[in-house]
Amino acid sequence: MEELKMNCHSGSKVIVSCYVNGVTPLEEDLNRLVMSMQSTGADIIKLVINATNITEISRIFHLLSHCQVPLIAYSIGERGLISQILCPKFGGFLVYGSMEGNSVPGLPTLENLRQAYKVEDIDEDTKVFGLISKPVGHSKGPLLHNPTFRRVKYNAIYVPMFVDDLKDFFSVYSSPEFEFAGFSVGFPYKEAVVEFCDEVHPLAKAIGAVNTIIRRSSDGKWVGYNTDREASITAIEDALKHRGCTNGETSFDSPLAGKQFVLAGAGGAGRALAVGAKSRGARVVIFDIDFERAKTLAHEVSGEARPFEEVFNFHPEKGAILANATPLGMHPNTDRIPVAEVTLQDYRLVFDSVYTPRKTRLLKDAEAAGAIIVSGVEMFLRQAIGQLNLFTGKEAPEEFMRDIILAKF
Ligand SMILES: O=C1C[C@@](O)(C(=O)O)C[C@@H](O)[C@@H]1O
Repeated sequence: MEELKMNCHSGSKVIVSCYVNGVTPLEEDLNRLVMSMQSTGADIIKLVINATNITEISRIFHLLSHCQVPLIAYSIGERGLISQILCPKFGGFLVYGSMEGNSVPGLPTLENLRQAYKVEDIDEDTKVFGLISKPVGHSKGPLLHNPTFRRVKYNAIYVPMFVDDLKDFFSVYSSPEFEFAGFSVGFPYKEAVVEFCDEVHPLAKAIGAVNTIIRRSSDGKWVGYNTDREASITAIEDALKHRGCTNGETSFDSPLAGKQFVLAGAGGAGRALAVGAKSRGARVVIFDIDFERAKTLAHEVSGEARPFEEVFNFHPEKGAILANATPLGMHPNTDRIPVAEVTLQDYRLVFDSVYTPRKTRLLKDAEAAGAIIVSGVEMFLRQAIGQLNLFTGKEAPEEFMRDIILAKF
């Protein structure tokens, strides 16, 4: 850092700039650093860090909202993205965006900041929602939730949050100082996050997984919900009904009733599918690389657990349903499938909870084998509709959201 003498007669402003490479200083040290930068007499302070944990960004938010001098402060990198997007909420002086096609490593493009996040519209009243996940960059949530907030005239923003440790995250960001209003919860945290909720809706409790959290405005408590169960099961049911697969005359019966439902993956998404399938009267068979985990879930849904090695030559009953709830096949490892290709011809319908790409290799192979296929995009859309209702308390514009999905995915 250099001492700067300002020329009071020139119109030029002076910025003092500091890049902290390595561990982000603790709050007091960071304050001291900013004070020493301030003492240079520069007009504007620019501080850049390289956060190794999203919790370090709380110090940037704190500085932005308390600094008396115009301050530019952000972190580069995936864990730092929220500092760049949310800077206007906390009073930052400038938002940086890099040039499309010539981007600066660790900085979002200006186009992305404007198109997906409309940073120019963010103000101190903007409510902040985020997706807690690891990885998080693949999510299409921001492309869907942000335009929908604008559509229903709700002053809110939805940002990707790359979280390494849930306990650290909640211990820092539960503070009312940051005013976070709620979260989506993605892989691999849907089960673990339950213990960080102050209350859990009975449906989510029965599933043992939460994918939506709201801060209740009356008392500031975190309340957990699950919108995955109905999203995935209704997507499968609707596809079956659409192809004329009903269960006799009774329209109340789910087309899943009595069917064998083969599930790969007993994590958070798998739990929603297993509990949902069971609620519709299906008989659930579960595979997971962690056999104990498969057994626990099978026990809860009165189903059957099988060792993962068997999945590759497991032949289901005729007309069975296959659901993939593992991340296998997700971008960038798109060539992977969770079962043996030759067994796909036995399934009536194959569902994949992976939604990037829209048509995974599993779905392509299943379609070629003659099965009805249901993309994870359908589940993604439906769970997001449920979330939007909870986030805003308004009715989600379903057609509008579906159009975005059709246009952008
Ligand atoms: O499974 C998913 C997908 C998701 O994690 C995402 O990638 O945006 C968001 C979650 O709410 C949802 O349950």
